[in-house]
Amino acid sequence: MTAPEQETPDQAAGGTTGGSTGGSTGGGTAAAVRREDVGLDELRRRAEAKRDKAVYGQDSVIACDQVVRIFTADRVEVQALQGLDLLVRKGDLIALVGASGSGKSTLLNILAGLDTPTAGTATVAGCDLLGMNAKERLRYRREVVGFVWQQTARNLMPFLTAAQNVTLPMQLSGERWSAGRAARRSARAHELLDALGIDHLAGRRPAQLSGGEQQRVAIAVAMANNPSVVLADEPTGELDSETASSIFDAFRTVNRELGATVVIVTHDPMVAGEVRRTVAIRDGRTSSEVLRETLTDEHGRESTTEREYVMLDRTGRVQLPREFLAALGMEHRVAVDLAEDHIALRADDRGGDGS
Ligand SMILES: Nc1ncnc2c1ncn2[C@@H]1O[C@H](COP(=O)(O)OP(=O)(O)OP(=O)(O)O)[C@@H](O)[C@H]1O
Repeated sequence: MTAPEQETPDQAAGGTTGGSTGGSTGGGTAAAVRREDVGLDELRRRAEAKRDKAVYGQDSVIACDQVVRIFTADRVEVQALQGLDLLVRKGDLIALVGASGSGKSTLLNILAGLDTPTAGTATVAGCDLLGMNAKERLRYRREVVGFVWQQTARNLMPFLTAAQNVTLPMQLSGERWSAGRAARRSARAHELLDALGIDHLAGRRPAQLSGGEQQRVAIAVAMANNPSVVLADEPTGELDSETASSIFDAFRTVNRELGATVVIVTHDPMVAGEVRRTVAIRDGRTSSEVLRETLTDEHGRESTTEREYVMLDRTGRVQLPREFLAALGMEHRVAVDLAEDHIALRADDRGGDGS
């Protein structure tokens, strides 16, 4: 689908359109742009007001800007990520969803420091994922990010107990052994297991734990070195829905009580009900996101609102929902009108090629 050039999230999500008038000033091949209503002086004033706004991603713990990842297999190029933008603020808990092959795992591997983008920029907690040398990359993987994979065997050492699994990343972080350090590491392991409600299982090996318990130990392992970001790839993929829900509780604990920013890749449809922000990836780009907000009224009653937004990328492109375009018969070219507080898109009603 082609992407019209400008659009507000409100508009794309079905908000009202305003009535701007005036002639077309042209706007590339695909859109007629009208902006007389607001006027150039007003536009200049708004641009100046925004000039001091933060640099892209400045206040984010994860900042991906136009990230491209191209794989070459059998001399065929696959563009797994096609200019993906994503900002995640410190303390967020987000889910990444998308069809199979949309690029979720590719993105997660890049954020985990296991793969490097072909182009673009990506930073996590201030670390430049394209510019790290081997030593920095190792430190990044040990200290800045923690991971939880779908396969429990990938998360835990089978011959170590739960507590020993949690202390292992701390031992690997490089400090020399001392009795004091060993005691502190053991105390931290028990603290983490306790926070996740499984300290009573500290002495068991993975084979003596259920799938859900193993994943909670895996979350404690991921948190061992107090990383800025925890990344999880389908962490509930092998679990029934009740256990999956308890794993989301564990991620919420890690997020709220232990301060980690959490990114979970999932196919699980119930995930939107579990997190505040769900970002959808389509064809290697972030395409839309759902934000949920729970409000409590003066009687203590809770209500949850949910709204879907489409993503506006750094070059001003948006990907409009296919069904919206189909409903209004929009294709190829649309008229774009700038009003006081929104941008309206209208189907090209001139017919033919418009020339
Ligand atoms: N190492 C690789 N070599 C070649 N192509 C790859 C490689 N890794 C991924 N791809 C391709 O990149 C695209 C994105 O794959 P990716 O695994 O990121 O998707 P995904 O959204 O995680 O899918 P799923 O939900 O099925 O895991 C796919 O077309 C895939 O075939």
